[in-house]
Amino acid sequence: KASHVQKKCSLQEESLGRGSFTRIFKGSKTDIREGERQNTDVLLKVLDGSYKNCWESFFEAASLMSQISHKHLLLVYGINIMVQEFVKYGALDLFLRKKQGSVPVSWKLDVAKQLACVLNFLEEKKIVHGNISAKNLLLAREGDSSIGTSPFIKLSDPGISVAVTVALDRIPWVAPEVLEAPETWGMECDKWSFGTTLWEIFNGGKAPLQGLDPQQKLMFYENHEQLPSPKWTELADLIGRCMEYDPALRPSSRGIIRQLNSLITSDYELLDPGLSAHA
Ligand SMILES: N#Cc1ccc(Nc2nc(N)cc(-n3ccc(CO)n3)n2)cc1
Repeated sequence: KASHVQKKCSLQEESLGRGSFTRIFKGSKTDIREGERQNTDVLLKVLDGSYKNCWESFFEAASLMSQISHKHLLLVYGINIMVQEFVKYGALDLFLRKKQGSVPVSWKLDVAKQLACVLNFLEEKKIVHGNISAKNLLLAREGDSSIGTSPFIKLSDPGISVAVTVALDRIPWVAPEVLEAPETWGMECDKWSFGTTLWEIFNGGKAPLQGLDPQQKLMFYENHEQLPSPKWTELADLIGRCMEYDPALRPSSRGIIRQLNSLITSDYELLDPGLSAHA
């Protein structure tokens, strides 16, 4: 029997910030099941008025995500104004910048592994996310090694599809081939973005190519340049393989998981004790 559930979202006044085309607010939804009231924190993403014209790709992204479920995929409750589960610690890039490099390597590898797992899930479903980045990774659990809890991330919605966004401001997250011919891009573009996100995770959440103007970012791709390599060579290799300009040379998500596992089991402490601080 379909339980009669009445949903009501109350909206907190101040907005929490902005996505690229959206304003985000914290709210709460009240479900009434069999007369029993149940409150859940939610995050509301409202499409900016000026971007009303791309509402269909906004809804397309949201409805796609509301059709599949995975523990590391963000729950989207509704797509009229995109009501999302409120994720306690917010976007990963801001969290890492706040933590100023005091995050252990094991924590970063754990988060990278979770992202690789959800990437594998999407690959098996033949779904291209198209917007993998540290700001779209939400931290549901902070993780504290002193009490033995590990971090837990949720990959956010793709947001406005790549075709609509001014792809230049998505360099170096958007794969080069997507700039060339948006209609041809496939699964491999998420591998490229995984590499960029891995770079962000090991660089304190700093935005790559920060300060470059769109023209200079375009030249970065024209000249087939790479992001500055981290000191840890095995990590640099993995980032480099994901950020291959030829999509066919990028590893599969299973290949990424295998390589991450070998990083996790390698004795990066013994290699270079200082490594675990700034890798
Ligand atoms: N201080 C603080 C703080 C801010 C937000 C959250 N929670 C949250 N939950 C979501 N479902 C989505 C998001 N987003 C944040 C940026 C975007 C753009 O995509 N989404 N933040 C938690 C703490």
